[in-house]
Amino acid sequence: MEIEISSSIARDVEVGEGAAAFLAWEDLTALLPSSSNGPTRKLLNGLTGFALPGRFMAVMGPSGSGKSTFLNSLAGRLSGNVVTSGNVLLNGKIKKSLHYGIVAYVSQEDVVLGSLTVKESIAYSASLRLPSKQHTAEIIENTIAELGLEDCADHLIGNWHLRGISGGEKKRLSIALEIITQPHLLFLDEPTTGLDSASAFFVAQALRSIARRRRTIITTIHQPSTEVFSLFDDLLLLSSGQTVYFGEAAPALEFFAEAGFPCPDTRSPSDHYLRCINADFDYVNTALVGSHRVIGSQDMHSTTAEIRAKLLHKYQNSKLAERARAKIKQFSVTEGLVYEEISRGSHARWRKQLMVLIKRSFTNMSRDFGYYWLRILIYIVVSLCVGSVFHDVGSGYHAIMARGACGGFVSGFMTFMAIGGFPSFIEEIKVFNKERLNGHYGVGVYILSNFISSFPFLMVMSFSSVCITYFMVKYHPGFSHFMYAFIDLLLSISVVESCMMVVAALVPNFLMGVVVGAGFIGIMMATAGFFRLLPDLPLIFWKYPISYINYMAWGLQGAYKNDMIGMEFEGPVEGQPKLKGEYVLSSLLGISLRHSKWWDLVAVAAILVAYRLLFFTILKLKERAMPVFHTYYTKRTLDHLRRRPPPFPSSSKRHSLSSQEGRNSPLHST
Ligand SMILES: Nc1ncnc2c1ncn2[C@@H]1O[C@H](COP(=O)(O)OP(=O)(O)OP(=O)(O)O)[C@@H](O)[C@H]1O
Repeated sequence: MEIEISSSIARDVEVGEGAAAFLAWEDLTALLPSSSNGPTRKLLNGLTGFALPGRFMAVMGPSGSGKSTFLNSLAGRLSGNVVTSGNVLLNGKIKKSLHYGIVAYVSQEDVVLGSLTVKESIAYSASLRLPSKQHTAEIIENTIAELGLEDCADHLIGNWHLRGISGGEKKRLSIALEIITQPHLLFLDEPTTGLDSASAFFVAQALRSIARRRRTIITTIHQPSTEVFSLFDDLLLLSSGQTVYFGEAAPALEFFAEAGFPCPDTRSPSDHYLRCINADFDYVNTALVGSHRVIGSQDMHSTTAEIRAKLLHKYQNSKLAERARAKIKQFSVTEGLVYEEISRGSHARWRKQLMVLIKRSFTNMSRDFGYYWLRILIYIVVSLCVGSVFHDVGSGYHAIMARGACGGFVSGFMTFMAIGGFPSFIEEIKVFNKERLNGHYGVGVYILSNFISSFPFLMVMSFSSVCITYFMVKYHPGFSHFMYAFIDLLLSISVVESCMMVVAALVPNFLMGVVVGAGFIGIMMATAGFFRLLPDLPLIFWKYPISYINYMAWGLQGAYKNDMIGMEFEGPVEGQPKLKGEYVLSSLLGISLRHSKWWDLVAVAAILVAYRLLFFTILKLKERAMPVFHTYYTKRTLDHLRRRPPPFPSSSKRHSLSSQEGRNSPLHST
């Protein structure tokens, strides 16, 4: 007996009220080309299927079978080394990719700001994306209740130095943050991993009820309990990247029985399906039989490879596979199915988003002790030390070098300490990347909010340092000189902060960030004019252009001028005429007096703006240029593979791989 696609699915396809997401994938293939001339791995092999609004689909398979790869290739989130082919159709239209707000995606890793409470996180997320305040409070309460987060609503989430909510609660929070806008298309990568069976059921039930509101939900899942499995409407069973079964979840039992692998009464269906296709169970069975713990069971007569081959053959020749193709054709020709405006992530205005992001970021910075408070404390301690070492430095001949050294230390080391905020930068960038991909807000809004919210902390940091050092060392007296020193340090620290954000956007992890950031600031120190005078720097490269784009060189020149112009120092021999500050600057410290100290300050401010613009450009380039590079890489790889024996591809007769384009996404075929 062949299993028919139920009339409920057929009805769903035809109903076209309101926006809804009809998603289909056709001959979806993902390849992992070898870096040498080795064999290319097929992570996904010609998958075809569809997901409908109102239905909850599970993607199951043994570990490494390609579940996450499948979800990521639908969402356009595969890493750059994977090449994809085939089509993804949303409401009958081929889509290059489904990122930036078209699909809400809950990843395996929970990326949240640990210093906020559960309720605050949900509330900020709602304010960022919902258009008006109306009903927002109600939506927040409902979402908390829907995912059973009432008990931990006021608990801090926790981060690298703060113990917070449990892993299961964090996972439910990650889901809550995405379902708050009721997205039309929701992907979840193993949302029940780490949850106990009751919590897993709770989460699956919540997702099912969301699906019932004409939402299309696809989730990968490892080993669902019988209760959780019963909640799925549809099932895609993968083995080594191939479809073993695709259809309604309940009739899969019949499919397996017809193929000669009925589910034993003592075993749950989901467990049975996975055992049939998981090669690791060959070893488990052999080990159990070897240790006389079991005598052998019905399905142990065949190896997993044999079972898998039979199931693949049965599915490929089944009406289920035929119907899947027929349905996809139906989607592309059915009038009324084309809804261009599926979920677009956020519906809030950018001004509102900016205010919410500033507030959220400020709250995070003020609660996370490691973000700024720890650094402020260290700045105060170091400033007291500097103040004591250079205490009342005076205006003797030897004070010239002492003043120079003190200025060099403040401009160099004090700004260097900005690197201490790196763990928090990395955490924030991760949150930005996740939210950006899900379309919560734009790059510009994020950069502006980050700068505004961090500025008060940088002011406190600079002000406290300058207050201590200025009066202990007894720099050039006068309010305007004091203010100059404060603004100079503030701008210099802001530049290093921005530089660290640039590094955080470029490197994949904390360790690399610290190493790259420290190396960069080290180079800036070496060419700032303290360790080697500016006129003595090798002209090519170090002087032009490095010393001119070095914030520290401008900052130090300004600081020296601020301190020394107008001062007089003792000469090297007693009784000699006094040395003017201007002479000391130009002759001993190699500082050009052709421009005033205020131009030095302007140069530091310009470098600060340039770094923020660079940060913006990098984030934008990652979004815009990466797809272009990936298109080129995909075309080149596929051309190369086609020219190499054995002939490629084999999965689809109807589609050519030469026409692929776009980032990590299944692309148009000709
Ligand atoms: N970017 C990549 N580079 C190299 N290998 C990859 C990449 N992406 C996926 N793979 C490989 O593809 C296979 C399938 O991975 P995938 O994460 O999709 O499996 P999965 O079924 O989700 O596994 P699990 O249930 O353990 O998470 C694995 O062997 C994995 O190592």
